[in-house]
Amino acid sequence: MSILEVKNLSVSFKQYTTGMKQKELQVISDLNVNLEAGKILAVVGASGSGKSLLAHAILGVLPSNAKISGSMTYAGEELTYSRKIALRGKEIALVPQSVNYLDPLMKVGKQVRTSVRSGDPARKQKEAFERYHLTQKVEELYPFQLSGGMARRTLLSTAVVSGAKVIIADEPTPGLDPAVMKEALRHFRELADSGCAVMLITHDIDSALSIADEIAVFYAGTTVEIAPVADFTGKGEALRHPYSKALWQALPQNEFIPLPGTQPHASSLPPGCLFEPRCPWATAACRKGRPDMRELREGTVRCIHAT
Ligand SMILES: Nc1ncnc2c1ncn2[C@@H]1O[C@H](COP(=O)(O)OP(=O)(O)OP(=O)(O)O)[C@@H](O)[C@H]1O
Ligand code: NI
Repeated sequence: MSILEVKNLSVSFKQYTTGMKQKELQVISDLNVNLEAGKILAVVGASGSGKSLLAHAILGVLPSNAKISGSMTYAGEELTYSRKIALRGKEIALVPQSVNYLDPLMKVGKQVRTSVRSGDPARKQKEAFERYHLTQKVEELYPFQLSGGMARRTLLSTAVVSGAKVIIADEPTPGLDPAVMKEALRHFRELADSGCAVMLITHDIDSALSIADEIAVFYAGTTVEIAPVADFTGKGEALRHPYSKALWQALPQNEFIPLPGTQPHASSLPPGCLFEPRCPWATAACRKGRPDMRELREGTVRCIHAT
C-alpha cells in the first residue's frame, strides 16, 4: 500500500549571477518515487544527483530560495507545506546526512527522549542506546563531546524511537563500525517488517541490496530506473537503464568498468535525455526531449530504448 507518493517533483534554486541577474538552477526534474508500508526503497546515484534534496523536499526543509513543483501525497492526501511541518519528526522522520542536525545545546539522552511520542521515553531511549552500543554515560554528553560515529548512532536512535510511519535515512551509516552498521540496517528491515515505509539513501549498493525491496537509481536530479533488488545480479542484464547497468558494472566486485564522462551540472543540463551525452545507446531521438518514466518488466525506466 502506497503511503507516500512523489510525482513529477522539480526543485530549482534562484541564483544571482553577475549584474544582479537572476537565474533558475534546476536541480531536480520530474522525479517520481513511491514509498510503501512494509517496504524499503533504497536510493542510489552519484554525488549531486539530488538524493538529499528529495529527502529535504519531503520533510519541508529546503532552503528558502528553493522553488518546488509537482505533487506529494501522504496517506492519500496532499502533503502540503503545513502538513509537512505537522508530520515532521512524528509520522515522517529523517535521519539526516549531516550530524550537525543534532541540537548542540541539549544533552543527547534528552534529545532522543524528546523524540518519543508514545510509551515510556526513558525506556525507549535506553533500548535504542543499547541497540546501537551507546553506553549510559553518553546520555549525559553534549553533541560536541561525541565522536562522528556516536553522533550518527544518536541520530539513528532519534529517528527510530519516534514511532514514525515513514523513515527517511540519508546516508545513515558512514563512519559506523561494521557491526553497528549491520545492526542499523537490520533495524531498518525490522521497522519495515513491522509496517513502516523506509527510504534508505546510500552510496553502498551492497548494503542496499541486503535489505531493500526496490532500488531507485538517480541521475542528474531525476529517477532513471526503479527496479526490484533481484534485478541487480550477474552483469546487470535484467536492469533496464544504461546508467543503472553502468553503475552496477562499475562496482569493484563486478567488472570494475568505469563509465567515461561526468554527470551534467544543473547549470548545463542537456536538452534531451539527461544521460544522452554519455549513453552508449543514444540516437538523434534522445536529443529531442526528456523521456517519461514508463513501466517495463516489474520496474520503471526513463529511456526510450530500454527493452
Ligand atoms: N542551496 C542550494 N543552492 C543551489 N544548489 C544546491 C543547493 N543545495 C543543493 N544544490 C545542488 O543540488 C544538487 C543535488 O544535491 P544533493 O545534496 O541532493 O545531492 P546528493 O545526491 O544528496 O549528493 P551526495 O551523495 O553527495 O550527498 C547538487 O548539484 C547541489 O550542488
Ligand atoms: Ni546527499
